[in-house]
Amino acid sequence: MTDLPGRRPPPIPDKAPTFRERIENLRHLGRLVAQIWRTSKPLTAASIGLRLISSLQPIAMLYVGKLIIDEVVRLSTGAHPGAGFGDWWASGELSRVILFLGIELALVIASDLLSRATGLVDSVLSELHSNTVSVELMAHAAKLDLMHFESAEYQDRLERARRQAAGRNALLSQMFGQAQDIITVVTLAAGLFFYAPWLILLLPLSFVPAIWGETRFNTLAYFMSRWRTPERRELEYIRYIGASAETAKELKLFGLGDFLIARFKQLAHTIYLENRDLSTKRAAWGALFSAISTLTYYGAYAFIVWRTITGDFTIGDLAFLSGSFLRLNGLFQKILLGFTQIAGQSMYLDDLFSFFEIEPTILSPVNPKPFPQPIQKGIVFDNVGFRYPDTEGWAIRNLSFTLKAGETLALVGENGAGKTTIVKLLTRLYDPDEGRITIDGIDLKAMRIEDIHAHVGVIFQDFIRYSLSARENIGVGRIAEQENMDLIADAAERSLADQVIAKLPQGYDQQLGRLFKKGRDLSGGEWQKVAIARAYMRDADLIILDEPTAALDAKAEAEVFSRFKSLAAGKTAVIISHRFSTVRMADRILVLENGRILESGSHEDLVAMRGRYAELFELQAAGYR
Ligand SMILES: Nc1ncnc2c1ncn2[C@@H]1O[C@H](COP(=O)(O)OP(=O)(O)OP(=O)(O)O)[C@@H](O)[C@H]1O
Repeated sequence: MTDLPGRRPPPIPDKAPTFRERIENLRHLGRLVAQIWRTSKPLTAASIGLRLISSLQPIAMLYVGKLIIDEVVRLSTGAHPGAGFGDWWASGELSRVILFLGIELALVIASDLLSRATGLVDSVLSELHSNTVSVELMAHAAKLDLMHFESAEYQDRLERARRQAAGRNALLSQMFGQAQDIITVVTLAAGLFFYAPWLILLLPLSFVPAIWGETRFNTLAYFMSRWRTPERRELEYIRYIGASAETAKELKLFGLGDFLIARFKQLAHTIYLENRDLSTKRAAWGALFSAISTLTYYGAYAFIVWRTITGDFTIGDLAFLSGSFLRLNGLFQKILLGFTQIAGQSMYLDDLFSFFEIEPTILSPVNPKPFPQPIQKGIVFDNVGFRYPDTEGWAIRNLSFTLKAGETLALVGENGAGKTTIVKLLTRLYDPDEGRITIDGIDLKAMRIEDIHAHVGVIFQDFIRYSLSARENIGVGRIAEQENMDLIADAAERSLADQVIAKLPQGYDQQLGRLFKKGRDLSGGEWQKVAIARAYMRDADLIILDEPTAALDAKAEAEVFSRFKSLAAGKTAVIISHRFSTVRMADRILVLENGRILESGSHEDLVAMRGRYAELFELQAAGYR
């Protein structure tokens, strides 16, 4: 299988970050440590403390080992007090060796306990940390603009950050382990330096090539993963539509299973081939570097053996030195590789922390003006123009109209005319690029965003079907009142959701949706009634329903709207609908085309004008005749 046409080329190695960039990425480690510390101070302190103690264990073990060997050699070559153990014991000659053996035993047991305790603390801490990161990610994502969620680039960044939230836990143990190894190295090197200083010089020879290799492959792996984020998201997406309740109906009827599987396989295969190549190269170079390191070790070992034969070192020294050298060699490599790995991981951390650096652009002013309550005059769109980020055309342009207080305004127009965009601007999910929107003369930008949202009840056509209880599904419309059963029941009654809920076996406590076993799914129209109740939860002056009745049957729609009209009396309302039976109830209708107003007036006015509206109305009416 080959690469999909039009896909991005594989990562370009020479685009690897410069040394400076890598060092700069290390700054994220400070943020990581701060985040870990925030997660749990006692556990972080415990992890560091336990490692500090463990770091002294290797030199202690080696030195006690040397003492044991030297003592054994002394005892075996000196005068024997007798043939049996009893004679040796009675002579007291064994006391030193027994003491050393006891110390070694204690060290081994302590080391085992320490490493288990460290593992325990680390695993608990890393799970807590992963939760902390997820919570901080969600909190930050909640602050971002709608624009960020509607842009593929930000979706990629969010996806990369999300992956890091769970994926970087090993870094925590690695960083602390690194500190532990450094202390061990210092103690071992001091011992080695005392006996044979120049042996230390041999060490770099064994690890420098390995470090070079690791750094290069880490960088490549990072870039590969970064490069492929869109494809990975696509894979996730295919996996999702291939196996979800929402898509099952269409997939079966259109017979899309094989199509999706083929697409998944092709994408996954491309990524697999790249990963396999990288892993193979990494393994081959790794084997070569490891051979160099082994050779160095045996060179040093041969030298120590020779000095022992010539009598410069005791047998105990031989064991101590060769042991130290072996440990040092291993540790040096581990530390330096650890550093490159940490540096490599810090590139991934960049994905995480740079997500936290994305700032929302839709902000509340420093000195906000209050949302007019009630709205006295109305809402004015004054020559408003808006273009979605990274798009060429204007979604709406030169748009001017007034929505008078207490008026019900309907927006009609073909798909893509700009109706939903007007609602997004009106609720400050986006800011206009040109012109301004005012409520009673106050610019929307002069008010607190939360204040605007609190006073506007809006239900979009793609409202969420929460897999929560019926009560919660309505309560989320005003989260502070989610326990207020009277308010919820009242909202349900207004939207006719009460009749839907009355039929549920567990009433308001019935879990909705089909995601969970005890959930009960609703029909499209029933869901809409529940969603509309959310808008009624707010005692909002401005109610916006963006195609809320599309799935309602004709009778239910007429009922919902006659209620809406009576309930909306005195309130300002915006309705978007493709059904003229709904639209005609509005006080005034704006007919939009390509983001501009084509016609405006009451149903009767517009029909009399015999323009676009009349044409569309006739078209739909003809369908019913
Ligand atoms: N997030 C977005 N990014 C880029 N372009 C967008 C985005 N959302 C909408 N558009 C474009 O802006 C224009 C207006 O879209 P809008 O959703 O306001 O239309 P609409 O009148 O509500 O349509 P419909 O009746 O289909 O709901 C369309 O050309 C659409 O393709």
